[in-house]
Amino acid sequence: MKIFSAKQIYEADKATIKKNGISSDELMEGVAVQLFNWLHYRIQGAPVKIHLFCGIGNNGGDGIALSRHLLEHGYNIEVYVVNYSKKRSDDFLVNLDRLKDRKVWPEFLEESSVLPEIGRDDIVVDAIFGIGLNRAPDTWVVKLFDHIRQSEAFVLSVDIPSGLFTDKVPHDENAVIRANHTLSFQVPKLVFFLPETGVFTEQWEVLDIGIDPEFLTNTETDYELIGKNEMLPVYIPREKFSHKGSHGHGLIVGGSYGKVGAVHLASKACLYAGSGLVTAYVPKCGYVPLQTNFPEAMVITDVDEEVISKIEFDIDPTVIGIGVGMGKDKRSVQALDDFLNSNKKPLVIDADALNILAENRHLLDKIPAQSVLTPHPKELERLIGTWKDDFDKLDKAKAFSKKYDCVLVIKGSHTITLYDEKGYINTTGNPGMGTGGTGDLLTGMVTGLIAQGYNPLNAAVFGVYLHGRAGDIAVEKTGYQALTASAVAESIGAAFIDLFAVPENRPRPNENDTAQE
Ligand SMILES: NC(=O)C1=CN([C@@H]2O[C@H](COP(=O)(O)OP(=O)(O)OC[C@H]3O[C@@H](n4cnc5c(N)ncnc54)[C@H](O)[C@@H]3O)[C@@H](O)[C@H]2O)[C@H](O)CC1
Ligand SMILES: [K+]
Repeated sequence: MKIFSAKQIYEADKATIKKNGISSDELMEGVAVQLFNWLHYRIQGAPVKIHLFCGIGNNGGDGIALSRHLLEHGYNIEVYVVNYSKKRSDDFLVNLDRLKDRKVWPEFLEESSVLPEIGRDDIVVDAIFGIGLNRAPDTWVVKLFDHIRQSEAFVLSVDIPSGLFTDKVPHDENAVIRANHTLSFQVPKLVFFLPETGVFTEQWEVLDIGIDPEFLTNTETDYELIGKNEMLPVYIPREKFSHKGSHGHGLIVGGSYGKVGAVHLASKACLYAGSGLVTAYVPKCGYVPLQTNFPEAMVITDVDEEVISKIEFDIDPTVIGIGVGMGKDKRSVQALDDFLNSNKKPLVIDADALNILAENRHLLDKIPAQSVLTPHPKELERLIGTWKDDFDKLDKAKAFSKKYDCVLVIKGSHTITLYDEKGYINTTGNPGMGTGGTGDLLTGMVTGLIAQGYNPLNAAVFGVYLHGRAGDIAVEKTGYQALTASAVAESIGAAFIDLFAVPENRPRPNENDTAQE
């Protein structure tokens, strides 16, 4: 699913209005019907008190129009206009008049107003600011946000939590509404997926408000959200007459005394992701454990007992995953340097190999084009330097990816893969996966996918998706706390099978229920 900027959303509105021959007011009415259906389906006419806080722009207009539908269905509503500016939008005014025609006069809240009482069991609809926010809200509005927060009522935000910008991190975390749920129009917003701004909404959901499909298809975006639908076309089917030689040969280089398990996990994931063959290149101390515990892998040993000291082999791998469990011994730094001087194979670079690159920056110039780098936040910082906030991090990461022509995988709760100025935001995975060894699996999976013929970008995006999906499948049996990398590895096969699973046929709210009933 594409993630549009605020500017693109305004363009999408215009394109839809023109193409469908409708007015902006009609578009807003469609939005209000969708919002109403969502709420009505869930609360089913219950007499719960609903407080609707509406701004004076189109986000407020959505809230006012929703109020009318709730009123017409007998809901217990209280409507407030948060009167932060005199510049009211036309569609807000049209809907305010319609509400007044029905004898509802909202309470206008100003700086000096006494704030309304909100019960813990009430519902708050937040339609104060939408994507039009262009400066921090005034102090008195921030006080209102705080008042809503203190109430502990359920907060439903319309389009985006009020106070949250679409393209920057707010200076004051109290100047943003804390939403329990956000109903975002047509497309999710980038800020839902970044660590510093994603915290403002517990859940989000997209409402289809009928934006012109042609516009959605033809508009290029800087970011894309990656789920099953995006990954299915990327999948390369197995051919009937293929054999192990057709599926590539992944080589995993790494390990050091006490950290051979990392290579074991990465090699296993490489094979489970579909590589025809896998070879592990480890210090001598890794030979027995790998041969004993992982018979499918071939093993080549370094001349050194405990560290990687020379990376030389007489096999012809398709791709090399390097760095897991490797450590930063002087001999390993030299080995990596020598290896990069002669290597022509595609690389997936992780862990200590990344740290070595960060500390010996001249080596970065030697990595092959389209190498995949998979840093966790600390490794990323060593590579790109510190950042002011999440947006600055993305800018610096994009610049790095461009400079070194590499696919940069920024690992996190929503892992973002960057290449060629574009970001791919992952939707799978869970907090149980924050445990030792899961990163090694990802390195192995991306290596295994490249071995089979996926291009490095697709391998990275698909690998991240499958890795998270395997974690989601595994966690159902183990719970977050007991989830291990080995359990995730054992679910990689199920993650592939799940790609083709038909979703359960659940009735959608809008099919059963409409506002016009
Ligand atoms: N395609 C869609 O997604 C549609 C979205 N809709 C809704 O429209 C809003 C955006 O509406 P807009 O009028 O442009 O902006 P806001 O309501 O967010 O803001 C109102 C207005 O306030 C001014 N302003 C901005 N910041 C401040 C501030 N700190 N203090 C005071 N005033 C401020 C600014 O001039 C804004 O214009 C979108 O989120 C959806 O809810 C449409 O309903 C239909 C299609
Ligand atoms: K809002």
